[in-house]
Amino acid sequence: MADSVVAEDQKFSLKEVLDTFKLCLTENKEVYLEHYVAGWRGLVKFLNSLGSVFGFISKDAVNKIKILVGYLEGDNGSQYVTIQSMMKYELDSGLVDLTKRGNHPESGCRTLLRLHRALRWLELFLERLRTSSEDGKTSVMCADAYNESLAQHHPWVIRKAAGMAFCMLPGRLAFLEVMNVGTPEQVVAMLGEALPLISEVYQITEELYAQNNMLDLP
Ligand SMILES: CCCCCCCC/C=C\CCCCCCCC(=O)N[C@@H](COP(=O)(O)O)[C@H](O)/C=C/CCCCCCCCCCCCC
Repeated sequence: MADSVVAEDQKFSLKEVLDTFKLCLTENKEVYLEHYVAGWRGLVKFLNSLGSVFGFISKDAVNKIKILVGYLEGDNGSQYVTIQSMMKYELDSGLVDLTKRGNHPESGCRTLLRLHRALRWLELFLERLRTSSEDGKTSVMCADAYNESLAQHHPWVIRKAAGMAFCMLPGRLAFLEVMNVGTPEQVVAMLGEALPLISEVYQITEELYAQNNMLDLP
């Protein structure tokens, strides 16, 4: 995928993603949009290294990253420093379609909500990967995590396509190798470090959307 948002020749590094999620939270537990988006960029690098069968997923994630980067770098970028400030700004300015799609089909809030839901999938998947046995199947872990999270927000055709793509995932050992950390034991240890961070960012964001009745933005 040739795209400036996620350069193809860059190698995925789990450490890099971990570092990015470490930077996500402010002292007051607000979530920096810049680092949140950077975390997704890193993850998309990983997805791209798995081959073109995942292209439709990567493309959707990149589109959403681009929308958010557009806001961050736009005239009102200062309103988009944290997810909290973005929500306040967009809600106060009437920039969010709350019940049906209308004038703001690409608001920051609805775009980020899609990535936020995917972050729950990631958390569930990585926890399965971390605790799996040597012969655990990544395709099953991925499908189970998907069915428990994102699938409920996707129509049949997307669920079907995603299910087919999951079958093409490499085995557990090859999968752990692509993370560029070291031995499987080292990867597992790093996942143990990354998961609480991902989980905290997810929980804070989930509460924000819930408080603002925005968990079902169209
Ligand atoms: C720590 C490293 C190991 C794991 C690395 C995982 C890398 C994953 C990278 C990216 C994940 C992609 C995130 C996809 C976001 C999907 C957002 C979404 O739900 N979009 C749908 C709704 O959008 P709107 O139409 O409302 O704008 C859209 O319809 C979706 C289209 C594409 C299909 C999405 C399927 C998602 C499957 C979950 C990811 C599987 C990745 C497997 C690789 C291990």
